[in-house]
Amino acid sequence: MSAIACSSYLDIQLDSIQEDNIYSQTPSFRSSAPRKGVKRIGNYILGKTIGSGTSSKVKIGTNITTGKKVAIKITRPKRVKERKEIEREISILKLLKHDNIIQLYDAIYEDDTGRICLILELVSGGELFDYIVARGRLSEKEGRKFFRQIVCGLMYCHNNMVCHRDLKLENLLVDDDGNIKISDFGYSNIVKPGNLMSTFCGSPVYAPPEILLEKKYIGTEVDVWSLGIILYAMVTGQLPWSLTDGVQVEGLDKLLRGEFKYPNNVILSNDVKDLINRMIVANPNERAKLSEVKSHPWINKGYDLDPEEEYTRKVLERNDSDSSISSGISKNGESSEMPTETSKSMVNSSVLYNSSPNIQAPKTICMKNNFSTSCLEDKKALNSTPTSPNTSSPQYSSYTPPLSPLSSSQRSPPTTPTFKTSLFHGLFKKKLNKEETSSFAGTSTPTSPSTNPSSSSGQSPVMEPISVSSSGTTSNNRGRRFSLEDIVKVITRSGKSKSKSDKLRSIKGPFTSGTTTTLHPTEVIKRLDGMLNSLSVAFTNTGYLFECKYLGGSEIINFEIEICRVSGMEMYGIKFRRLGGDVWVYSAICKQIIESLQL
Ligand SMILES: Nc1ncnc2c1ncn2[C@@H]1O[C@H](COP(=O)(O)OP(=O)(O)OP(=O)(O)O)[C@@H](O)[C@H]1O
Repeated sequence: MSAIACSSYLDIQLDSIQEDNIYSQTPSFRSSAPRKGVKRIGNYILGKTIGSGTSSKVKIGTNITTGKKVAIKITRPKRVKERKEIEREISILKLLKHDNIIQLYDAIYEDDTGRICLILELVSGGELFDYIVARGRLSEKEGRKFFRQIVCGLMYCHNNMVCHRDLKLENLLVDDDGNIKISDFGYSNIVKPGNLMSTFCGSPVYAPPEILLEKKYIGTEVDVWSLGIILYAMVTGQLPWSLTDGVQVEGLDKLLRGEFKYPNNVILSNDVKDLINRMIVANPNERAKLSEVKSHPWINKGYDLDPEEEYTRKVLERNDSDSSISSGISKNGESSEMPTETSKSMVNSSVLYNSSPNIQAPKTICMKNNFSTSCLEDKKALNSTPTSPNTSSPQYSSYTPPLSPLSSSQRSPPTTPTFKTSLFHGLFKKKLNKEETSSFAGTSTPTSPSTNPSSSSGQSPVMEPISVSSSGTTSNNRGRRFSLEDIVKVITRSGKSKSKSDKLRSIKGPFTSGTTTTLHPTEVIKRLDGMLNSLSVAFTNTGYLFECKYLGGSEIINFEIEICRVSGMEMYGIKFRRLGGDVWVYSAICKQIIESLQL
């Protein structure tokens, strides 16, 4: 593993944990006078709009110093839920470094406007959706090239316990070199061992039955279903199901049974149909895993290596030939706008989960509300044709062409409350509830990754467990002790901090979902109290402030934890501040505290 690559990864980890680094604030923007009429965000001049989603506008940005062009995704979250969504997107994107995943350079939070802006790698080739529409459909060869890249990016996410949950042609961007970039991680989430998700999200025509039926799911299997729809769309130029009035899936009963047909005016190989049939399977337990997909004969036809192996080789070759790879994000949170290289360990390992304390399973549902039906006008024109069950030996020959070709009007809308409501009006709900109760009994959970931060990368510090007795004597399991002097220093250290502790301060942040809570501060204090003891951190607590000292490493780490009110919101946050000591050790302690607090 390249040390440089690894350290850049750690920069990001550290960046996501240090108190003021989640967003770059915009003082430079406010202090330097922008030219009249020129709109700016941070160090970027805003250009034309290149895309928009339900909750965002994406514009071209030009760095005023370097002239480099970026994409700026601008959102103005009004509700806590929306804010958390965007925060989660930032947290997850910050940790992902892969050629087939959109690169986040920076995130800018504007206090005054409430805007949160993601500074992203600019992908100028547009959406895969438009690429296919322009060509009618893709040949299997071209489809394979794209599909391998999508699988490769997605495997990287899944290996790192991230599921996307909103994969669709509109969220797959094509760069100038014809490479895929998976984008829009607004619905993504961390797969936690033993934790099933129940969030209703994604777009109805790409969403599997378990989502539409509001069943519990692990996460990764949802992406595989969507992959099946994507592959189907690439090689047929159609979608297996469509929306009638913008919210109802036509032939919903068939979708829920995983029944679909292939257009008989498109000649497809048995291999591609076999692969699609393995992915679009109603029962998530029977659906192909991504490992099966990447090894399927169709995906590997004409290639020596499977997509993941090929990517690993590419990265290793690149690392070998370029020993001067620089970090993409500096320690102070400033972006160099250069995507960092993916190290070997990042290609296949599960490091992300182990070392991403700021990312937590959502406690709120993930659903976008500003649903626009404008893109769904001509759904009624779609044909309805007989279908055949998606069994292990499907009968394709009798199928009639199912749907009208993909057209710009068939962009998929996000899943919405309206859709959800209409979905369950009618007979389906009752009929399907019966199946619902039993089909998840055998759901398997992914192997638990180690939660020890030291295992997340070769450079994370090892925290030595120390115990603090109620009498004040402190020892680790190797007999190490805090001196009385250490304890006294902690207690008497900072007179100026005292004023902070007196009252619950209102702080604007930044916070992440892992450091905010609706729990009452007294409960948070109670939890911190127990936890710091168990993590062997010596501390003194006055009011809402904990002054802490950790002596587990080779040097002492002094830091503060303050419980505060999140400005403008009905919730509380915990704020960390490093006062002294090694930054990596400090980072590891904070990760462990956040993880154990389970806010
Ligand atoms: N990095 C980028 N480079 C170029 N275009 C982009 C980039 N990111 C987003 N876009 C364009 O902007 C559109 C909206 O972006 P995105 O999907 O991230 O927004 P959203 O609000 O999360 O959308 P959705 O309604 O799908 O949830 C994309 O479909 C794409 O066309």
